[in-house]
Amino acid sequence: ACSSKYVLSQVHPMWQEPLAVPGGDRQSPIDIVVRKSVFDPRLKPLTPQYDPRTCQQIWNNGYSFLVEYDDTTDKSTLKGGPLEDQFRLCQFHFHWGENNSWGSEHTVDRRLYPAELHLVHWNSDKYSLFEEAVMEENGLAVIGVFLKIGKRHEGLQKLVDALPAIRHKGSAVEFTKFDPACLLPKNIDDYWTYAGSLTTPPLTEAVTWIVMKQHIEVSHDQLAVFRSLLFTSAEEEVQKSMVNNFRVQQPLKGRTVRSSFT
Ligand SMILES: COc1ccc(CNS(=O)(=O)c2ccc(S(N)(=O)=O)s2)cc1
Ligand SMILES: [Zn+2]
Repeated sequence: ACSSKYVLSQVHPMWQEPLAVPGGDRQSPIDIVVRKSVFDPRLKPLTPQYDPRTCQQIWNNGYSFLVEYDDTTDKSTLKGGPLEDQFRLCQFHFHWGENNSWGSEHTVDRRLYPAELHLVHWNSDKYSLFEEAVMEENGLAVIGVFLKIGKRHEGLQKLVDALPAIRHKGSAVEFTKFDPACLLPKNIDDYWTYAGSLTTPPLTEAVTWIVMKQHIEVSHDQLAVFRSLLFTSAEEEVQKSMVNNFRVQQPLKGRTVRSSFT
């Protein structure tokens, strides 16, 4: 899978913002200014095709919790939208706040959401491993979906029920037959897309971001379980709640955000 090898141990705690990334002119996240986004009629509908049988495990990497997929074959893929190539799903994870007032990484006209889902894919037409793709400018495609507090999300509950088993950094449990498509909004044809980066170290400028216009709803209690996770491993004396695991917004530096809708 894509991220287990990407141990972030060599980096300092993510939230002490690293100094500007050398030559960083396409960093993420950003504020999406709707009236400055440019409609691009050439943008096609996104065609995610996920096979729940490729779901393998859920684990706490000390920054978020990740649901990892077997990305050794083209069984769970993403094509279309702004993408020229075929991308393989390797994992999804979330970012959230300590309360429901903030937590998302991207914002829309400065509007913050309580959480944001990221589905991470890598370009399997051009590269043979995630670790290669993560260093290339067309290497990754991440779908961002905003979460809002509202009715309970039935599909999310299986994931919420697994969280107590991975409270500490480094813990993992088997997690199978989960279809990530259930976490996508009804309408996936309306999105913004721009050239950006990973929002955590190594912050590489390898990501085509695809941010959904339509959010999904989760219940207050479901999101509260996210906050019961810990940044710290079982051995550490001081336990720290896993909250506010989002990066601060980055300068647009002249980039254009395109929209698939008018
Ligand atoms: C939330 O903290 C995380 C989440 C996931 C990882 C796994 N490593 S990774 O290389 O797949 C990614 C790093 C950052 C990514 S983002 N937020 O731009 O989609 S994906 C590490 C830290
Ligand atoms: Zn993320």
